[in-house]
Amino acid sequence: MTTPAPRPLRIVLAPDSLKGSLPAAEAALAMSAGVTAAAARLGHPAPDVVLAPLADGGEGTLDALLTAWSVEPRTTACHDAAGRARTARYGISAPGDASGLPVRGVLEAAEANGLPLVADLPLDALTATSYGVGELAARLLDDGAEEILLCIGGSATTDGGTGLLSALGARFLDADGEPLPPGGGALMALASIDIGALHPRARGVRWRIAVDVDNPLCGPRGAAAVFGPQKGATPDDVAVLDAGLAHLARVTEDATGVSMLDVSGAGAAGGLPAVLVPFLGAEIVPGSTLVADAVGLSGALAGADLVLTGEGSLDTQSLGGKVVQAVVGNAPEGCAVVAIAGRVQLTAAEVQGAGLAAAFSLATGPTGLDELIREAGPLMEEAAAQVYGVFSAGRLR
Ligand SMILES: Nc1ncnc2c1ncn2[C@@H]1O[C@H](COP(=O)(O)OP(=O)(O)OP(=O)(O)O)[C@@H](O)[C@H]1O
Ligand SMILES: O=C(O)[C@H](O)CO
Repeated sequence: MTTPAPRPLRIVLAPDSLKGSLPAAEAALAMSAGVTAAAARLGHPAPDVVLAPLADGGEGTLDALLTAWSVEPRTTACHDAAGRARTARYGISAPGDASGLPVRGVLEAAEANGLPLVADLPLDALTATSYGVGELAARLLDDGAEEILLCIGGSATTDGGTGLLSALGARFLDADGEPLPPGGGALMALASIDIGALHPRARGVRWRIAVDVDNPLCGPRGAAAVFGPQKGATPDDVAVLDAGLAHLARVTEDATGVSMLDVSGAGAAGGLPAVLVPFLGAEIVPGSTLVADAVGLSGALAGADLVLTGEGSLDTQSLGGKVVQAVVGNAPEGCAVVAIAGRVQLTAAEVQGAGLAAAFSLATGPTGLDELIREAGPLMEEAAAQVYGVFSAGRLR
């Protein structure tokens, strides 16, 4: 009597990007090659593979949404966090298209204030500005966007969004009525905010901010303390930036009645939401949830046996509103979710507590980050093949 051939497994590949080494779409393709080759080696039928590369509101989100929403990509001139001229991408839907939806504009803040864009310079966390993000937003308003989705994260700035709002016409003034210099380092001198010359359409459109983290604006989990150091902030700079953001929140609350101090996600991208919510009525949405909805993740996951997700660094930040969490949250009952990451900095207890069956890192032996980054594609393929082997043997169920 022959053993019946196993049925093909339905495997969904839903990674985030591995920052600096693999875009999400390439990570998903490498996973696909790995599980398909493993199934062939084991004599199993080819798995039913679904590619669902994701993003979390930070880098890569624009690409995910341009595809999911069929929005037209455009480019425009703006400035990076250090004030250097550059060309950035954004997306806008065609006015009056058949969908009947409002004209929808999408921009990824990191196209202007992104950390990788200033990697060639000594970082200055105190003066880095989000002005360029405001230039992109102004362009969307000029182009006729009626709804703007601002995807934020992966930034070099900690200015509480003051640069952004300045580019839309607001003036952040000191006690002598002089405009503050750019950057979060000057915020303690803020005395008043003049929005008299705000872009005429700025308050007439619907703003949503897709955030990549759920951190608050200030304090030990705030924008400066957690993300300042990766933007070049020394411990003294962190203290200055944290105090400046808290002061900005007080001045803003006095002007608008809206407090941003306890708002989840207000600490994303150096506190960009801190002025956008009170002055423009922007709504904060978790980026990973938004992208998961836009690409139809829950539909893709229906009937899945196994989901592979992953990112560059699986750590405690991954559990604060990131892709991995969105995947676990959308996985159907009985479907195992396994993460493959460049590095895994969670304990087994944390991995299981997060709803993952297991988490594996790409490294196959002692080696340097450079090599891991260079070899990320083949290593991802190999790791996915290993996961397929263990899963199909029934050991991960
Ligand atoms: N191929 C790789 N091998 C080992 N580590 C990697 C690899 N690729 C990226 N990393 C590590 O992961 C880090 C980036 O992590 P990740 O891609 O999770 O982004 P992040 O900055 O944590 O933000 P986000 O979660 O928003 O994407 C890099 O700084 C690097 O240290
Ligand atoms: O830009 C940043 O500060 C981080 O990605 C968190 O949003």
